[in-house]
Amino acid sequence: MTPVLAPFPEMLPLAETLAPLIGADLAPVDWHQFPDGESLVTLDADLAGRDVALLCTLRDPDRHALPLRFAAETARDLGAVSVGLIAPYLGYMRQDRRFAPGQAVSAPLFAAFLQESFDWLVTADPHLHRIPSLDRLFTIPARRVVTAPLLAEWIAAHVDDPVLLGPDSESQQWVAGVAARVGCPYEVLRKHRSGDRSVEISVPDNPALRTGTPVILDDIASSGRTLVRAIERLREAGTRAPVCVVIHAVFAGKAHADILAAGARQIVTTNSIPHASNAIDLSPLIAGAIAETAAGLTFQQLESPYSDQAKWSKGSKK
Ligand SMILES: O=P(O)(O)OC[C@H]1O[C@@H](O)[C@H](O)[C@@H]1O
Repeated sequence: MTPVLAPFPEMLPLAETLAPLIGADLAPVDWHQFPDGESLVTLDADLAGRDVALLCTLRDPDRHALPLRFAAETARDLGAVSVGLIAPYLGYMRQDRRFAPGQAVSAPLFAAFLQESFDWLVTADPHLHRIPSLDRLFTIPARRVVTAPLLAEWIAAHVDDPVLLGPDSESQQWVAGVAARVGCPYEVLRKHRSGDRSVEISVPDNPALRTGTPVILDDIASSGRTLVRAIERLREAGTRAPVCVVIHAVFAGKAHADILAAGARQIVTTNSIPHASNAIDLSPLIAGAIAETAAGLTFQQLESPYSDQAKWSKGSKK
């Protein structure tokens, strides 16, 4: 039977590109929010005997998580034989340890919450800086889409004389990898965060920055403070206006406007979270990852366009 792709409302544009790539019928989730804050989700499609993938990006996870679980359990209740989750942005991954006494370690708690309702998961570059891979968090098959090849393609095609900049030491390996693909120099900035919106950045002296175009690469722009501070320091150092390439366009509050006001020449993001800055389409990579992660189900088997994707975990839910 034809599998079903069921996107939450804001993910409909990505779903329309993705559905033909994975050979699925589209069945959008209707999400009604009552005045008292409760949700009613509706899956008005024949799901009996079918493999179902829900598509929901998990920015603002507190708001999305419960309706998402309701939708997954409803799909099963309506006869779906399997229910997978495509969450191009997976929230809560940054709280992966107890940074102060008594804090919740939210990343494994959120993973445990999700996998109670899903048979497999596909996400894009989760913020796993201290947890080595998704299989430390999930026992269901869970695959990470690696966006680096697409970021490199975009930079090579759109930026003259790029010099890639990672915002902090944690980004070293990742930025080095993208720079190697582009064939350009890179540098890693020094960052100190003392609060949600308190970030200080310093820029090492690098001769390439005197002539090239700085391209700040970051996985997430949330408050935007990291990018704002980096841009301010670069402009003080007399560089060209920087380009910002970000995977996940979280952009809390007026973060996007703040980054532009600080002097960014351009901000581009992937479509893991819908935003006007989306310029890099992840659907071919997501399709390849679904075909591999949901192997054995009816999602069309596709060749992933990139063969160097990170290893993925296998497990069994049932
Ligand atoms: O500075 P904001 O935008 O709030 O947060 C995003 C930054 O915080 C880090 O965890 C991310 O990797 C990124 O560098």
